[in-house]
Amino acid sequence: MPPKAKAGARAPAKRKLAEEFPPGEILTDSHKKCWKLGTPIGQGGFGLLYLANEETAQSVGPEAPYVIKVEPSENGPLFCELKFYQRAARPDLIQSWMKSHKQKHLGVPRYWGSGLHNRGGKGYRFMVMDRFGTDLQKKFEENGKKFPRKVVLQLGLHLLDVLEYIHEHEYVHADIKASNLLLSHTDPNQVFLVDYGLAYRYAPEGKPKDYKEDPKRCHDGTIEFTSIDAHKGVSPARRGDLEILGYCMVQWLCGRLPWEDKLQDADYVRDSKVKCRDNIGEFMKKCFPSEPEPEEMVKYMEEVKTLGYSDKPPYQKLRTILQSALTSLGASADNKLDFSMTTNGVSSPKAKTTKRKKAAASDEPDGSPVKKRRAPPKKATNRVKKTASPKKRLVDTASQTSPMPEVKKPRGRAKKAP
Ligand SMILES: Nc1ncnc2c1ncn2[C@@H]1O[C@H](COP(=O)(O)OP(=O)(O)OP(=O)(O)O)[C@@H](O)[C@H]1O
Repeated sequence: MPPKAKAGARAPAKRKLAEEFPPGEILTDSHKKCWKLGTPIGQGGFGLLYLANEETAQSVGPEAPYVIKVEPSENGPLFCELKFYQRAARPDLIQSWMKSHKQKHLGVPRYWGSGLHNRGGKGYRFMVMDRFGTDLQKKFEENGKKFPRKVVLQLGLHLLDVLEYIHEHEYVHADIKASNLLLSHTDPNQVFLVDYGLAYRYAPEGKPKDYKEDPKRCHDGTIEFTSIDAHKGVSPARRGDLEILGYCMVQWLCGRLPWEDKLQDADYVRDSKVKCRDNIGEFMKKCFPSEPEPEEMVKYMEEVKTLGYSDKPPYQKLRTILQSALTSLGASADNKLDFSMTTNGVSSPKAKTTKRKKAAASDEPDGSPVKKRRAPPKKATNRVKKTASPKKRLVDTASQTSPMPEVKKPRGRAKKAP
């Protein structure tokens, strides 16, 4: 079955882009708290992100601690994401989880409020969240498309914590990838998983959904990393998040997944993943042809392979696999995140920033992963439609040195409207 929206497909955006608000605009959230907008720092598929702060007489400066995402109220993606944040990302929930799990850091962005705003007779939905810095896709590319093994293991451990947290709060993320991992704005050793636009409530009221293939929903997510379940049109489940994390870790270690030569052919990507799952040894040989394959990746993938659709993943066992490898490198998850490839005695050339063949060349001018997005369920139904959603960044917020962020034009292609 061909994919519903091929990676290369272009379609006119039917949803509206948010109008840009001038700095100083005051937004009042549903709890009557007032927020002041600063300059825009990023653009998503249909929304703009602004620096923001609680309302004071002062203008919002470049060090603002919050970001507000604004979309025309009739658009769906922010609504879906907002639901996740309201249910699972309240600061008190995150805090009490960290306390009970004795965690110093948990990479789930905190939700600070939301509301509707009217300007010029038009309605907008907005959400206030923590402000972050640079994304790891940028670091990956700067690094010659590899991360040191130590960093991969550290990221894996941090992400297992994040995934356990969101899974225990009834959600799966379904789109884990370096471009959705942002460093803290203030602490370069903390990483956060963002973009819950594809997050799915797999277990409303704690009851996981049944396995059901739907050919109309095949290949949701970002093609190179998405799970075999998603390729088959099955609603995302916990095992899929762990599988996606596995592909990410392998790509960060070896630089390129075996199916990256043909990303525009979603069925080929699916079949390649199935073959690799059936023979993890072969998968590793393809990824690491001239170096010893990292044993922990084999163990991790073997463990994930045994998971049934509704199974609760053995987070601790998976942590132990990554942790032992990290210990053998003389490191721990809490060490600094040192992305330079010289740290493990391996040096790498500067990134060649080669554009991805075919799919990316025609489709993603910046070479960022190609994403198909699930639109919000329509009213009572749980239907999903997809739009391809490239990553668009106006400003790299972490590397800003100028007093105010410079606004870059959004990159990428139009999304396919639902
Ligand atoms: N809290 C944040 N702080 C700083 N930058 C952010 C924050 N959230 C997102 N960004 C950056 O802003 C840009 C747009 O983010 P958004 O999550 O809307 O992106 P997207 O995934 O490209 O879009 P969409 O989810 O609509 O498909 C991205 O470059 C992202 O890295």
